[in-house]
Amino acid sequence: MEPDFWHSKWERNEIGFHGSDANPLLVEHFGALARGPGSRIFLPLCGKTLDIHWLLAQGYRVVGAELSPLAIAQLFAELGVEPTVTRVGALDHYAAPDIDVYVGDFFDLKRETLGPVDAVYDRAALVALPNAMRHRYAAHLADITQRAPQLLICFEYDPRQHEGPPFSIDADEVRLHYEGRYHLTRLAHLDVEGGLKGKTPAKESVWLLKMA
Ligand SMILES: C[S@@+](CC[C@H](N)C(=O)[O-])C[C@H]1O[C@@H](n2cnc3c(N)ncnc32)[C@H](O)[C@@H]1O
Repeated sequence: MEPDFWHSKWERNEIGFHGSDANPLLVEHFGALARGPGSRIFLPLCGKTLDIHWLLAQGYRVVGAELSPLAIAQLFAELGVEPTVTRVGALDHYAAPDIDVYVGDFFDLKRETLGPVDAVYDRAALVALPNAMRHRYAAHLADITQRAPQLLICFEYDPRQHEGPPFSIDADEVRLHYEGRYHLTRLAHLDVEGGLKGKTPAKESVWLLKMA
C-alpha cells in the first residue's frame, strides 16, 4: 500500500480496523511474553489503537511507529496528554511520559532512534502490508528490535474471497518470515466471529515469537 492509501483512510475516517476496546487477544495472551510492568513495548504501525491505553494502564512503557500524523494527534488527544514533538531524521518524535511515537515511514525508523525494546506487539501491521512489503517489514522489524520477543496476530482466509488489507497470512507465511529468526509457537487459532468484515469466513492466529 502506498502512503496515500493510508493518509486518505485517516482523512476520511475509514478506520474499520480501529477497535472500540483493547484487543481481547492482547489481554488474554500478553502474559506469554513474560514482560513485567515498566517494560518497553513496541507497536509497529500502531494507528491510535486502544491497545496503547491498555498497555499504559498495566504499567508498561510504549513506543509506536505510525505513518499518519492525524492518527497520532487523535491518539494523544484521546490519551489526554500533550506530547512534545521533535524532528529525528526523517521522522517526527512525539514524546510524553511513558510513551514515544515515531511518525513517518516505518522503514525510516532506525535501531538507534527506536532504542531498546523489551517486546513487540504486532496487531494489524504485518497483515496491513502487501506481499512484496511484508518480507522487508519482517526483516526490518527483527533488525531494529534486535529480535525482541513478539506477540503477532494474523488473519487467515481464502484470498479469492477478499482483497486485502488485511491480507491473509497463513502459518507457512509466518514461518517464511520469522522461522530463521525466532522460535515460533501458535498460541491460538480461532474463528473470526461473523467472518472478516462481517462476511468472509476467517481465522485469527496469535503467535509468540521468541529468540531460539
Ligand atoms: C490496519 S492499520 C492498524 C493500526 C493499529 N495497529 C490497530 O490495530 O488499530 C495499519 C496502520 O499502519 C499505518 N501504516 C501503513 N504503512 C505504514 C508505514 N510504511 N509506516 C508507518 N505506518 C504505516 C497506517 O497509517 C495504519 O494506521
